[in-house]
Parts: sequence; structure tokens; C-alpha cells
Amino acid sequence: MGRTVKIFDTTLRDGEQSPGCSMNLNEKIEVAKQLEALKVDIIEAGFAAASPGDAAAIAAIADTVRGATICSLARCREQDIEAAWNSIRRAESARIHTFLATSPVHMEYKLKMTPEQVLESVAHNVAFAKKFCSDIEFSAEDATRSDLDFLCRVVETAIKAGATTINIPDTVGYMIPQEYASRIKYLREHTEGIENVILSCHMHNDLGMAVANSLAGVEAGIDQIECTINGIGERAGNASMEECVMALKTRADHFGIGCNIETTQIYRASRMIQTITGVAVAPTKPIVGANAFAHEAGIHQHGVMANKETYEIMTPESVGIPKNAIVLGKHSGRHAFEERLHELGYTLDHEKLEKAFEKFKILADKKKVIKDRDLEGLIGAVPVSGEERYTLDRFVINSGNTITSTAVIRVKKGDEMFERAAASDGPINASFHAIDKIIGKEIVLEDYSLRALTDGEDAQSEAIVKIRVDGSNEVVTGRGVSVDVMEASIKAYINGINKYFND
Ligand SMILES: CC(=O)SCCNC(=O)CCNC(=O)[C@H](O)C(C)(C)COP(=O)(O)OP(=O)(O)OC[C@H]1O[C@@H](n2cnc3c(N)ncnc32)[C@H](O)[C@@H]1OP(=O)(O)O
Ligand SMILES: CC(C)C(=O)C(=O)O
Ligand SMILES: [Mg+2]
Repeated sequence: MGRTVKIFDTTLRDGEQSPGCSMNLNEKIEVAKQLEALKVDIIEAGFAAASPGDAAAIAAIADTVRGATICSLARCREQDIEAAWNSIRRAESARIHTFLATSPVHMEYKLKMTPEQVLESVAHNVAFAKKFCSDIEFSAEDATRSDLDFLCRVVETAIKAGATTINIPDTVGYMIPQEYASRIKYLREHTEGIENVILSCHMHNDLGMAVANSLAGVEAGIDQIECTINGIGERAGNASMEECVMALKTRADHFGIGCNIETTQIYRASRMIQTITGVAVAPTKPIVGANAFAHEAGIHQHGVMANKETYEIMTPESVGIPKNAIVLGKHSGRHAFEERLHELGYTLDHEKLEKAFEKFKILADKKKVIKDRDLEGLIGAVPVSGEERYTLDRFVINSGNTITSTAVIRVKKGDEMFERAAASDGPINASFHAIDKIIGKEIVLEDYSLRALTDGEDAQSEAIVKIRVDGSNEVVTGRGVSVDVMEASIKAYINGINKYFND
């Protein structure tokens, strides 16, 4: 294979801009490590000027991750660029990514700048960033609704000022593949110096064409795809990494273009993002959805039994969905347990493995067969982030359709026990109110969901809560897993509270 494209992952920046997809420091580091395992070329770790928390997370990732370039976004403002540099400066390889909108509507109404002022700002700020860092990316925000000749001038200006990567984003997901390809062709033919830089695409999915547009861009000469795990991102999301990468791999006959991604890490990355954000992908989501490799119809099943290629264009193993060779249950030992975790992509240190094994045995007493989803639930998909300040000790709930629900909850904090009771119109509310009394803070429940992790009567439930503590701007995601729906819900609420205190 001749050409390769770089994969620029922006799960931690644009992905985190998805409503409800905020991540804390430990979670961002876990995601960054998984991106390292995926062998992405560039990790956009955040937007340093957005908040001290964002800047700290980028710096921690710059200190931790090796192999990938670590990048921070910055507006065309000196203070943003300085904040970006300060957060990435310790990375093995660092990039400042600065951007400015170039479409008439953005320039006039949002920036209140004339086209000439935009050109001046690009020249000034790219040159300013270049003083700190040799690797500079410039993005012309809303490039796809910008006047093409003006866009050529902007790109030329950025290149002259020192940009080494030029991104042509479809900020509002407006493009059609052929149209984007011809824009790229026009830019390549009418922009001085463009042959000396990396050309990048960054497509949004408002019309469901982010992946198709990225691939059309690559065919038209784009060298870098900006994308996110599970396609999370602003509004309808960004181009999904797993779809772009597997399209290039599966249709190598058509594209003849490779990338460095270790595709067997895709499934784990997808599960990790779902667990951390509490945002599940649709069962029909390509590559990573629960049905992506399931065959329901008789004719399909018959075909697959004869030869998988009748209905499978890629194998589940190629994206890291492991074959279920070992059945885990109450008679399984540490070796089989550890082996299965390995197959699922988890390597736990001795202490975490022992804790997980203990939990596994307790669960195996309640459930006949422990499935992969149960295991992921059990180890929390990512090793427990931060210290567990509060843990659930016990609960008693009284509920019915003709009575007010009451809950008595006992929570452990260090060596102390705290117990409170509360009444409400439902058992979940009553439990959460009892916990609020113990914590002594105002906690607003923004969202709550419950789903079965596996099928069958003894399935474990996974509860996800999104809470806001003490009027904080940050919504925290908590997660709890149990065969008992009430226990899962209470654990999720306590997990969210622990995360709030760990942030
Ligand atoms: C297409 C994208 O995804 S762009 C990235 C979007 N991501 C985010 O916005 C998340 C992080 N953002 C934030 O935390 C905040 O918006 C901050 C800290 C960056 C700025 O906050 P505030 O100072 O309160 O400004 P606010 O967000 O209300 O408005 C944006 C300001 O930046 C200006 N601006 C927007 N884009 C740019 C740019 N690329 N370069 C320079 N200025 C810009 C706007 O014109 C506006 O300026 P004004 O305050 O002088 O009117
Ligand atoms: C900052 C830029 C690259 C962006 O996210 C967009 O234009 O969508
Ligand atoms: Mg974007």
C-alpha cells in the first residue's frame, strides 16, 4: 500500500463538546492511553484556554502518552495560544491547533471582523504560535460555507505564517462528498504552498455524511482525518473513527490508502467511551453496535454457517470483538478470568485483578454464566478512577403503587457509617434523597437511565446518572452495575458523587 493517512483523534476535545460527554481528569487519561494503544497519530487532548481543568488534563496527557503527537486547540488569540503551549510543552511531540472562522456569516455576525481583519489575525496568530512550537495546525472554521477564493487566500496566509497542517472543516455538516472533493481539488490547484503542508478534513455529521465526506476528501488528496470514537461530538457528532478506519481497511481494493490504527483496539475504545460518558451507541451502529456482527434472519444464518463471507465483509476479531471460547461461571479460576480480561483488552495489576476476581465470584453466585458485558460492568470498563470516598453499605426500600416510597440508606465513609431515611413518590427518588441528606449537598439529577447489560432473567442492570452537585457547571456521570436495579441505581448515584469529589 502506497499512501497513508494520519488519524487525528478529537474525542477528548470535539467529542467532549457533546452534551453529556464531559470526562474527568482520570477518565481523560484512560481514554488517552487507549488512543495510544490504538496508535492514533495525533490526540487533540482539549482546549487549554477553556478551563484550568482542561489545561491540567492536556498537561497530564502530554506527560503520560508516548508515540502520539499531543495537541491543544486555541482561538486566534495570544492568551489561548500561550495556554495551549503551556499545556502541551512537555509532550514528546506537541502541536498547537489554532482556528478562525472564514465564512461570511461567521465573520460578520460572530466575529464581527472584516475579511481583511481575518487575514491579519491568521497571519499574526499563526506566526505567534510558531514562536513556541514547530508543528502548527490552522483550521478555517466553517470552511465549507466560505468563499472559495477567500479560503485560498486564508490558507496561503496561514502557510506563509508557518502552519504545517491546514484543516478544511465542515463545521456544520453541510457538505456532499463530491462537492467536498471538488473544493479540495480547487484549493490544491489555487493555493500557493499547499503542496508543502498536510491537508486535513474534520467533518460533522449533521446530514449523516461525515464519514462519506472524510473518505471523499482522502480520495481528493486529504492527508489527515479528524474523527472521534463512536462519532461523538458537537450536535450530530463528528466522523466516526472506527467507520473511517474500517472503510479504508475493508475497501483497501478501492482506496489503496492505509493508516496506522491498530484496529483490534477499536471495540475496547468504543466500550470505554460508552462507559465513561454513559452514552450508548445504537445497536445498529456500524462496526461497534451490538448488532454489527449479529445475524438474525434464517437465510443469513444459513449463509454464514456455510461461509462467513456470505454476509460478513470484515471479521469481529479484526475490530477486537473477542471470540467467546471460555465460558466463565462460579467454577472458573483466576487464570481463565484473567485470560478473558486479556482477550477483552484489559490488563489489570495484581491488586485490581484480585479485587475484580472477588467481585466476579460474588456475581457468579448470583448468575449462572458471566458474559463479556458482565465482566466489563464488573471492572467498570476502566479501572476505577480516583478514590471511592463513599461506598454503599446497605439499603432498605419500601415501595408500592398505593404507598409513599421510603428508603433507608447506609453509606460508609472511611471507618464511619452514615444512615438516613427519606420518602418520595418513587423508590429511586427516595433513595437519592436519603443519600443527599448524608452528603449534605444540593444534588440535581439531570438524567437517569437503566438498561440490562445482558439478556436473561439473571441479567445485570446498568444504571447511569448525570448529576450536578452544589450548582456546579459540570455535569458528572455516575455508573452502577448490579443484578438488583435499585442497587445499581444507588451505586450509580454514589459513584457520581465520588467522581465529583475526585475532580
Ligand atoms: C467549531 C468549534 O468546535 S470551536 C470550539 C468550540 N469549543 C468551545 O467553545 C468550548 C470551550 N469554550 C469555552 O470554554 C469558552 O467559549 C471560552 C473560554 C473559549 C471563551 O469564553 P468567553 O470569553 O466567555 O466567550 P464566549 O464563549 O461567550 O464567546 C466567544 C468569544 O470568542 C470569539 N471567538 C470565537 N472564535 C474565535 C476564534 N477562532 N479566534 C478568536 N476569537 C474567537 C467570539 O467572537 C467571542 O468574542 P467576544 O467575547 O469578544 O464577543
Ligand atoms: C475547531 C474546528 C476544527 C472545529 O471543531 C470545527 O470546525 O468543527
Ligand atoms: Mg468540530
